[in-house]
Amino acid sequence: MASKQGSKSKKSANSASSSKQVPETSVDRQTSPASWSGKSKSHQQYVYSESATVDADKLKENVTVTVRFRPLSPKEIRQGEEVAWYADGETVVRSEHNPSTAYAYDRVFGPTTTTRHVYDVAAQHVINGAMEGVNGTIFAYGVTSSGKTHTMHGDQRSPGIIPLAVKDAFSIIQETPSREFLLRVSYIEIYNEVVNDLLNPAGQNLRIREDRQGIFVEGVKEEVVLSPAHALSLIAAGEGIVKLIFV
Ligand SMILES: Nc1ncnc2c1ncn2[C@@H]1O[C@H](COP(=O)(O)OP(=O)(O)OP(=O)(O)O)[C@@H](O)[C@H]1O
Repeated sequence: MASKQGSKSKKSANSASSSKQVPETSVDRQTSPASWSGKSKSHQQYVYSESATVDADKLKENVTVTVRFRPLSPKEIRQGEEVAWYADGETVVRSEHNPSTAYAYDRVFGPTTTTRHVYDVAAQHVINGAMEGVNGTIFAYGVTSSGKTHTMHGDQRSPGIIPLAVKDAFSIIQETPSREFLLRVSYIEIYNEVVNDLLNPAGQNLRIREDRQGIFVEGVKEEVVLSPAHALSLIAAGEGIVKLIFV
């Protein structure tokens, strides 16, 4: 989900911080999760957040990269799959095959972490910033089945980052009666480098343009939203269009 408000400019996605390989000696071994080990393919996905906020105490960087591991599914366990990388403490991902190979990120979450916790640590500050007029972006990436949808959308039992963010945005509006807010939602997909509008079935193959105010998708539908339920119903409607596109 991307939020874009205010006048400060957004940093380019190309400036995303990448992982740093950490020498063996730099890792505090006492923080290693004892119960998580194994070998196999990737069950990790990355939550990338970007905010133009400069809050040195809270965020050392405007762009942060967070890794979230999901647990092995029952099917994977039945098939004898094992985990190849694990969360070693709060910032390091380490290879099970070769323990001297490790990478450091801004934050690493193991498979028992809740989405709520991921949101609180890795995303909430971007929402707070956006409501103060600072541009911000949160997105998840990872291989298929790594847990992007689970993290961003979630379900009734465990809401994802999108519903948590929408709820927080409206809470902030309610708590700030002295200011007037206008919230607009648009929902697009980029598939094979083609931009489609998920709130408007006719909005296919849209162009991305740039002017002095920033980058925008030409002709994209933007809906003014008045409540969390309204915003989430638009997202749900957009999901229906995704299914139509792929059927
Ligand atoms: N943290 C988690 N805890 C428990 N189950 C999870 C977690 N993350 C993902 N899953 C489960 O793993 C499966 C794959 O996750 P999900 O569909 O979110 O992956 P994805 O990255 O969106 O995949 P795709 O790119 O193919 O759409 C789902 O059944 C989901 O419920």
